[in-house]
Amino acid sequence: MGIVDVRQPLGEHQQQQQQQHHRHDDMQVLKEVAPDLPVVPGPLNDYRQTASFNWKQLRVVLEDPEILRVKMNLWRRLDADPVFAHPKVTPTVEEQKRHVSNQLKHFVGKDLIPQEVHSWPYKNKTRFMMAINAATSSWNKNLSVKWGLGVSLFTNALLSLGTERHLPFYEAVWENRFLFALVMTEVGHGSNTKSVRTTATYDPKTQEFIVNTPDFQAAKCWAGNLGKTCTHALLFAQLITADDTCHGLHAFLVPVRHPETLMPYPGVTVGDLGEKIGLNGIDNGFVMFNNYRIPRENLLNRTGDVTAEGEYESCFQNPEQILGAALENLLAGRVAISQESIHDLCTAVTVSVRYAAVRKQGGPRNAKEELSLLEYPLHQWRLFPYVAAACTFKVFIGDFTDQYLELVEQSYKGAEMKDLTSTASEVHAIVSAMKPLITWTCASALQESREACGGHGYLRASVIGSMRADHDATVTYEGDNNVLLQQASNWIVKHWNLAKQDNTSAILEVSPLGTLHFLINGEEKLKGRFSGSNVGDVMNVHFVKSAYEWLMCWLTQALDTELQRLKSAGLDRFTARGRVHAFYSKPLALAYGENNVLCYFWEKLRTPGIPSNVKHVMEHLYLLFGLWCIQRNLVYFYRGNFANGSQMADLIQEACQSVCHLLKPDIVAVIDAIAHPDSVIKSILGRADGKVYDHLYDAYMSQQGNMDRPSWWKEVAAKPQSKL
Ligand SMILES: Cc1cc2nc3c(=O)[nH]c(=O)nc-3n(C[C@H](O)[C@H](O)[C@H](O)COP(=O)(O)OP(=O)(O)OC[C@H]3O[C@@H](n4cnc5c(N)ncnc54)[C@H](O)[C@@H]3O)c2cc1C
Repeated sequence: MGIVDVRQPLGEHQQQQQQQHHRHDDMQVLKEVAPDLPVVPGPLNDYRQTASFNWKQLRVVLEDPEILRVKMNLWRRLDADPVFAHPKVTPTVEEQKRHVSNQLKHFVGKDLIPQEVHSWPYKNKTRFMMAINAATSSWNKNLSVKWGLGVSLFTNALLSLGTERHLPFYEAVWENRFLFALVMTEVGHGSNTKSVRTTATYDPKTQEFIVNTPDFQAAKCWAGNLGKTCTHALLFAQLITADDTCHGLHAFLVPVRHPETLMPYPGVTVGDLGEKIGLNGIDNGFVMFNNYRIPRENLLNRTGDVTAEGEYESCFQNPEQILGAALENLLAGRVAISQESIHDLCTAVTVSVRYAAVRKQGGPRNAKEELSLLEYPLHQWRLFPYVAAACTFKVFIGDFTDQYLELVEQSYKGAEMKDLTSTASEVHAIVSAMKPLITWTCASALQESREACGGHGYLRASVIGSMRADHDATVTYEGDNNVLLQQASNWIVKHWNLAKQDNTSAILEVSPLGTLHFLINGEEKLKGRFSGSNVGDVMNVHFVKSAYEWLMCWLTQALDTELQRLKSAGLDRFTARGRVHAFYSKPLALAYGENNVLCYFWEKLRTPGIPSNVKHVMEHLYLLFGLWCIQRNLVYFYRGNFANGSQMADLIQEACQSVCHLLKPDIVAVIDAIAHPDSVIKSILGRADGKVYDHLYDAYMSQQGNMDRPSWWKEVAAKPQSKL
């Protein structure tokens, strides 16, 4: 066990919030979650000296110290264990899979997740698991994906979709005997899950389901762990009863390989998809079933069951629990992916900003010294908005996750359905906008950071390249980003009529979490016009807040108007929706995601007890993220007549540069507040000591064989000249 016990239960959120006010000054807490950084003379240290606030205090405002504690302790334990060490050169694909599979075995068996966690209340348990997952993902994304699919997400799904009879599977997974794959996608169907074609037909004579893959397009594919290592599939298939009635998609526990030999069972054709463009430690696979029989009890039967005689029964006596199950399954994975992506975003900017502080390049004629890249306004504009995004996302995901888990817990406890239904729809919309916003922002931050580190950023040892490749899949799996955005915008636009009717109480009712409150007095808000005349008029948090409210109303109204126009022109609902996606729905859903981030951060800023200098830098981060988003959405402010002429665009541009300039003395300390430890980041360019050139030297010199003459030198060397 490390210095801090990861196993200590997490406190109730309210208690934590109260305590959090005092955490900024609690030296013991700060020591645990924000250990001192090395003091090494040099540019990075110089920039640290210019900070106007204590980075440790910012760290515990941006993230719950309880969660930080769990992560820090896990990282210490992984760092101390050679099994989790990172290879120095990229192993073969096969070796990567072997390495990660061994790590997983060790991870599950290592008591990192203590027994008692399983008996904690849902919310505490899931917060803990999510913290472990995000921390593991920063250590090795392959490991966290493998663990998530095979163990933690699976067991969560099992608890919410299954019943007591499935508990032995739960135990077997935690005891390292079974490993699962979550098997939904087929060769011919991904986003449109309702149309998957694998069948599970009930046979009352033998009381079994017969699982069948009708043709290659119905072969299951892409599932992680399926390729080489899983023993079981959590399979989604169309349930058919003996009278040939199809009851829709249901989940089944399907044995795939013998746990002791890993040989597939007869009737199962299973294999690996081969090399991918990232995440090669995961064995993504395909599977086809040929009239393969499984026991009736392997149906996860919380929401629907089949009697021994073959009658289908729906279990809708308990709607709250069904709601909880549905929410849990659809959304927990997307919340976890967003948390992991924010971790990656933090690492991307940690590397590029620390490097920019140390790296000197060019400068004015006759200057004694070259300038750090950090001094260039272009470099600031390229990187600082991503730092602001990382900080605002961190606050948003922490507070939103708590609300989400609270909702699921309430639904399990059987709380009032009416309120929960509205909250469930709202949570679904929030997540459908949040995952695309966060994963795409992280993807572009990784690219920008790679470029901002120049040629050295292209070195494997910079780590940005492998992160970029491994992160890439997050925009596709657990719901393709573009498809998810359609779901968010559909939910928003259907409430525009409430704004038109000025029906505040109905808006409050459909949006218990407040993300549609911009609709209150929506039509009135749309009459707003830009009246700023100097940079101070846009460089304030109130401007950002009200500009975003106007933007949200305009985008919602514009989508509604366009949909009505297309419908009046005779288009059916499906076709009309398809037409509006590119220019109306997508910008609306993304702006909704941004607005939610701004609103949650705004609330955090109002939390009593935040030290004033910490609050001050947080206001700058809020401003920068908000202005950055406004700048990207400027076209809508002009289309909707909020602004005319060049004034608004000019002032926003000036404000963006000014906030970057204001943030410059603080930026290295902001990075310190969100940076993971060096052992987690593993980048020679982003270490806390700022000794970039020393680490580069070591990297050049320690690369095995890099100064040896190649064994194939004779093939390419000039042939000896004849002396004649
Ligand atoms: C690394 C990785 C791991 C994965 N792990 C798993 C796993 O463990 N289990 C599992 O079951 N699956 C897994 N998947 C599969 C993943 O869930 C699917 O790839 C994803 O759901 C998208 O489906 P698809 O690939 O069929 O794309 P499609 O649905 O065919 O989409 C292709 C493109 O068309 C667009 N598109 C689709 N529908 C529409 C529409 N209605 N309107 C407009 N545009 C549309 C999408 O935006 C996308 O860009 C994994 C995928 C990857 C890459």
